[in-house]
Amino acid sequence: MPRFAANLSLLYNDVDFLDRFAAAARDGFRAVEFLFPYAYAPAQLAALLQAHGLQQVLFNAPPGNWEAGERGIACIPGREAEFRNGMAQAVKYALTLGCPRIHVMAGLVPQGADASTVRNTYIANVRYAARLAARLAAPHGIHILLEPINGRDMPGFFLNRQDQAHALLAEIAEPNVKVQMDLYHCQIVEGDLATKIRQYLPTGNIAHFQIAGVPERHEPDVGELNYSYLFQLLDSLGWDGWIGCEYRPARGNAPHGTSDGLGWLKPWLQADVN
Ligand SMILES: O=C(O)C(=O)[C@@H](O)CO
Ligand SMILES: [Mg+2]
Repeated sequence: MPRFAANLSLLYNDVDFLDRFAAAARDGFRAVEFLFPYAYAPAQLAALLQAHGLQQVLFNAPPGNWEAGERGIACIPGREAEFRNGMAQAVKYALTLGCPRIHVMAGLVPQGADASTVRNTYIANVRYAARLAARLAAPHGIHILLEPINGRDMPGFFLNRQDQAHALLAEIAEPNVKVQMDLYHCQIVEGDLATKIRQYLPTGNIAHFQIAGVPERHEPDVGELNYSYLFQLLDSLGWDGWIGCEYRPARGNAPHGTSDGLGWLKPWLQADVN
């Protein structure tokens, strides 16, 4: 049975970040994810999770200078020391938050960079991250996730396609590196979602899904995709992991805009309880 996590970076933007934990729990979520925790002390976030009975299921490693437009640094030659420091910080947060997954954003390919140098840099950095996470988080470990992202939202992003992610994963060859399959990005880049889920889920190399309506990135029941069909497919394939609700509510930041748009989730929360 798919289980749904609220993405607190995109949902509940009508309230301050620290108040979004309570809002998500009130709406029936039992898990949350968000992009970056680094503006807050890990213990403060851990206390909020505990107070509201929530699990942290995913967050991102430091992405470089986000405000300046950077979207990860894993593929950028010459930034290895910064990448390693960022990973040490991310693993520390993951341990305090009890979070079993860290998404390592690939980054934008630097203009004029040699393609094989960029690819090799990415592979070496992800391998480093995987080994660090395995060592510091033993015995349970932490999964390092790779997410293909569409080039319309992030022009120049290194990792766009599912087949590219799975080929890189095979080459990185670390057991705790997995794919984060965001169905919103996948639909925009390549489509044929059900076939791709059937192809990749049985490999055991997907450790997290994310969803949003396409093309507006609103609620999953807004747009061209039939998510009921896809959730039933995931269920029939035995997926009992998390699905991150990573969308921008159609009502924007209007008061209760996120909660009012959760009609699509009700049957699944109900099923989760039964
Ligand atoms: O954009 C997405 O999709 C994500 O999952 C983020 O982690 C990166 O912005
Ligand atoms: Mg995503």
